[in-house]
Amino acid sequence: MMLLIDAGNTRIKWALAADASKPGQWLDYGAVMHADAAQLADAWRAAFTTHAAQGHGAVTRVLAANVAGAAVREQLERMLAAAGNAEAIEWFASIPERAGVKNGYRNPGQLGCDRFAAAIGAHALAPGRAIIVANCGTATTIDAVTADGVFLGGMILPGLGLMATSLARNTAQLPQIAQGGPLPSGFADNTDDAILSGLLAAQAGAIEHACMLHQAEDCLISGGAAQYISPALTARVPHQLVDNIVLIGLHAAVVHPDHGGADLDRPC
Ligand SMILES: Nc1ncnc2c1ncn2[C@@H]1O[C@H](COP(=O)(O)OP(=O)(O)O)[C@@H](O)[C@H]1O
Ligand SMILES: CC(C)(COP(=O)(O)O)[C@@H](O)C(=O)NCCC(=O)O
Ligand SMILES: [K+]
Repeated sequence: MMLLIDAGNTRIKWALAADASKPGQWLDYGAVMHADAAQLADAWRAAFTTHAAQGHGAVTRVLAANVAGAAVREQLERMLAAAGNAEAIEWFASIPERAGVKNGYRNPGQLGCDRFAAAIGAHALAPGRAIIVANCGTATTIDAVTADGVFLGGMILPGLGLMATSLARNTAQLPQIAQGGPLPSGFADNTDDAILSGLLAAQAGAIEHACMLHQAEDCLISGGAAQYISPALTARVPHQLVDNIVLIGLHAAVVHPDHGGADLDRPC
């Protein structure tokens, strides 16, 4: 089995996959806020034990994309050891080329490794197509991948939660709004809805703008806030919600022909 980890600035997401599985086929999956990261040891121990007993063997590979800093990196190492696994974590990094995707950043190592993994995941799901991949987490990243697998670059915005908090923190009269609820009318008639309308227009508008600029054939939307943003996208941009594109990309990087062969089901 392999353990895949996506440590973002808000939550740590993980998936356990069988050795001969296709990207996105998980035996188990979980997510914790950073404050609850100590729960990972028990969750992982239980998952490893259950699936080993079902004939999937031990975890022999652990691949992690971490953009949340050194303390999180050390905590993940402690959690894995506490879960009874002695494998070293392989830290996924942004390099000039991996798994059929060329990294077009001027300095390839400066690209967030979660974004590089998401680009690999998007290209694996929709090879031969021009893609916009939006990862709506703490930040919203909106990245362009060409049909032949070149990560052109992208956009970084504050995520939906950060936008909401910055308005509430820096004004006297604006409240902290909840992210969910029904899609408000474009021109809202009350403060909460007007804020939500503005935030969703900013997020969805940026994604649509990127799709137009790139003449995208596919638009993949992932991340914790994707479920709130996707209803705000207009029909002009057909899009698909994908659960954790970063984990899919890590999985695709492991099973890509560079590393031994992949055979993917395209979702779109
Ligand atoms: N239960 C939740 N807890 C925290 N954030 C949530 C939750 N549900 C949705 N969100 C939204 O998802 C974002 C976090 O998404 P995630 O993809 O995990 O981010 P990151 O990869 O940056 O850690 C939050 O900023 C918030 O907008
Ligand atoms: C843009 C990000 C903060 C997104 O992180 P997330 O919202 O997923 O926690 C992360 O990818 C990052 O730190 N990137 C480095 C700078 C760059 O990609 O250009
Ligand atoms: K993100």
